[in-house]
Amino acid sequence: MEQLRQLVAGKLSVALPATVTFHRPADARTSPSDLPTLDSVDMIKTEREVALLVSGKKVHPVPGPTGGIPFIGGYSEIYPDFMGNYDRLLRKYGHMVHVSYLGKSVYLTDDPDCAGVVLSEGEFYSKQIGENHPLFPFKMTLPNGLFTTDTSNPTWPISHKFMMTAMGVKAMRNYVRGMDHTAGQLVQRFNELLERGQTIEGFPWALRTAAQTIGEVAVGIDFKMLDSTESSIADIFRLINRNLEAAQSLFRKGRIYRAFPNPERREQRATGDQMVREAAQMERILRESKTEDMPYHQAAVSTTSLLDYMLHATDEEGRKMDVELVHETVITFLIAGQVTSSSALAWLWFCLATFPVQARKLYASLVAAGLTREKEITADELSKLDYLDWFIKEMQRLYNPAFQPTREAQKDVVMPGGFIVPKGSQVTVALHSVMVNPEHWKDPLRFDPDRWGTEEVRKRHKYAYIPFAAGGRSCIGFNFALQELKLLLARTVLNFQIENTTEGSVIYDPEFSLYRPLNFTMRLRKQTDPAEVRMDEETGPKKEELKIEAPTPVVGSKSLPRFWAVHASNNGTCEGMAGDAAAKARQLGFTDVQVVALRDSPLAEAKATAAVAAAPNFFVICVATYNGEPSDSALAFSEMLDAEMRSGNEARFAGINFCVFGAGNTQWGPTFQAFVSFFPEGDSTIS
Ligand code: HEM
Ligand SMILES: Cc1cc2nc3c(=O)[nH]c(=O)nc-3n(C[C@H](O)[C@H](O)[C@H](O)COP(=O)(O)O)c2cc1C
Repeated sequence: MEQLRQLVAGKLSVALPATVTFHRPADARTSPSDLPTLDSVDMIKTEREVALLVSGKKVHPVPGPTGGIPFIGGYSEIYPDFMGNYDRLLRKYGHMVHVSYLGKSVYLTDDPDCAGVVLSEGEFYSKQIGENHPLFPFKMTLPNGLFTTDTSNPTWPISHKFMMTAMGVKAMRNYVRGMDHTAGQLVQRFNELLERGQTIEGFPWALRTAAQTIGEVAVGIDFKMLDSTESSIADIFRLINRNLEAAQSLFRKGRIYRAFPNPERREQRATGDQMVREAAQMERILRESKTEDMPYHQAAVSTTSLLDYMLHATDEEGRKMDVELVHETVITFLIAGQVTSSSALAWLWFCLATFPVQARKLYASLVAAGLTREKEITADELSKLDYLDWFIKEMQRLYNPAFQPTREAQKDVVMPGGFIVPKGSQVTVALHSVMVNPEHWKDPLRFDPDRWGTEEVRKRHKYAYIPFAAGGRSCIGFNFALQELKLLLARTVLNFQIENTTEGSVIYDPEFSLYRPLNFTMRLRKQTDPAEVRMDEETGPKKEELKIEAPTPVVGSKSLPRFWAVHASNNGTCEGMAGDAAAKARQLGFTDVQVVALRDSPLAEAKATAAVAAAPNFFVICVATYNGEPSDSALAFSEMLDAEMRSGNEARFAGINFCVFGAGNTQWGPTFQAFVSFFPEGDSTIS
């Protein structure tokens, strides 16, 4: 049977042969689960026709939302809240979803089996960065970069081979001391800020720290970004960030926009060229160094930086990396090492603030292992700290910076679940959705580092936890990232407790290709004395404390106004409309959204109206008409409006931006939606 399955799967392009089952056919109305199974070759031989199912299902196209505005299509199904929308779509349609928008076609999955297939480079899928791939604009800057190039580009295996060795565990141990030095500098700066009682902007500080670390490791330069609380980001990292933002904007705006001259493309070219010039300059300086050429395994543990390694490592045939390839690879590492780790560090601080009980347990575990504020931390010590490892794992499961590795289908392929994915499709593994998939994670939204010590999690599906992706194009820097994050987290916890001082909810940045907390601010307190810490039952989180779900940051732009969805309903239709409008507003990036009845809204009372009018605001008012009159619930409001109009007081609504949606019934011809016209027109819109 195994052989037959392999053979059939091979012929029909079924990705996982084990998902194929054989059945006696019946008529089309019979549900797949009622088809009799043929589970031996002998049974199959006696049949004239055999039905095949994949994962117990008939093969079928990938479902997804249809309709929407022509051409724009499902844009608002995805943007701007990628994270929330990926989750929502996958829970609604099943484990694969297809969305089309702006001429793009996107397939998403949250299923570990599908993720395993998509991320395995080979017959079915490969990293080919075509125009619809999220990395396409980045590839315009770095066509041969290890991260941004196609697997089929002949330069990829070369840089991959060299850099895999340079990023191995052994090689990373060389960098522990430097990383701990950076962590020490960060602690000094944080102490200064603590003494001044200043709040700290999480992400910018995480960015400086990650940039400082990767700068030293990648090019051996101390960029002095943590020398004082006033030091700023070095120019090369500014360039990188400008370049990335331009690329991200180009991706969002789509192919047609990119085809015309546009400011982002100009910015991208200018910053890209400048980055290459800077890399070339660093390369020329290092070329003069005393390092001899040597075999790459040896070079990985004895060169002074990744750039030094690239210039002096030779492979089995004595070949070295090409100089242009070295430039692109250095930039790739400066980018990849900074953007991801900085977001991860900011989320770690966020987790310390959000989960104080788990933070306390982490501190106790470090003290119990003999770590102190003064003593250097060694690679050996780091590798033995379970709770530290689990804390980071839990952060990555819930808040992983990378969220959408994407691969191209190399042929039509039948996926686990019976979904057919056509050749050329771009399939995105929605990493967050995989890692909170309730079929694979118990209480998926709870932040519970201890789950990593359980048998259940140890025996999890191989692809249920994939923060660094998987397969041939997975993260080459994960040893580096984990070592760096462990050091920085340990140093933070040994020295400080963190309090979240963000105003309102923490929002993530919808404009960027990584998940990062834009507005997270924090205040530090000195950590308690190690002598007061006990590592016992008391220290760990109690059951009820674990019940708190990890907050889901909302997408957001602080620049959008406060949104009010107002209803004046008798029988619930308008209340429903207001609820829908509010949900859409959240999906579109409004972070401050209120749903309220018209009679309780700030519009009903003069002082309250003036107070909301003073700040940016937008009201969507959903009202119904009954017999040409206000609904009962709008009566008082309507009388107030009449009174204000009679006294010439329209100005009371100055500064209020609103639109009115009338619910009504055309059978009431002459008074159809009549109540809408009760609203003053002024400068505002009535629709
Ligand atoms: C928490 C931190 C990090 C996360 C979550 C992360 C995640 C990932 C993911 C998901 C990919 C696959 C991307 C794709 O399929 O399109 C990737 C690739 C890569 N990462 Fe990381 N990464 C992290 C840190 C780093 C660091 C610190 C470095 C370098 C020092 C690095 C270097 C790279 C490179 C070079 C690739 C491309 C490898 C290839 O395509 O062959 N990453 N990373
Ligand atoms: C008794 C009655 C009178 C109505 N009069 C009107 C009317 O004059 N004009 C109109 O456009 N719709 C009229 N409608 C339709 C309602 O406005 C419509 O059903 C609306 O969706 C109700 O909203 P609600 O459920 O939020 O109260 C009337 C409905 C009823 C039951």
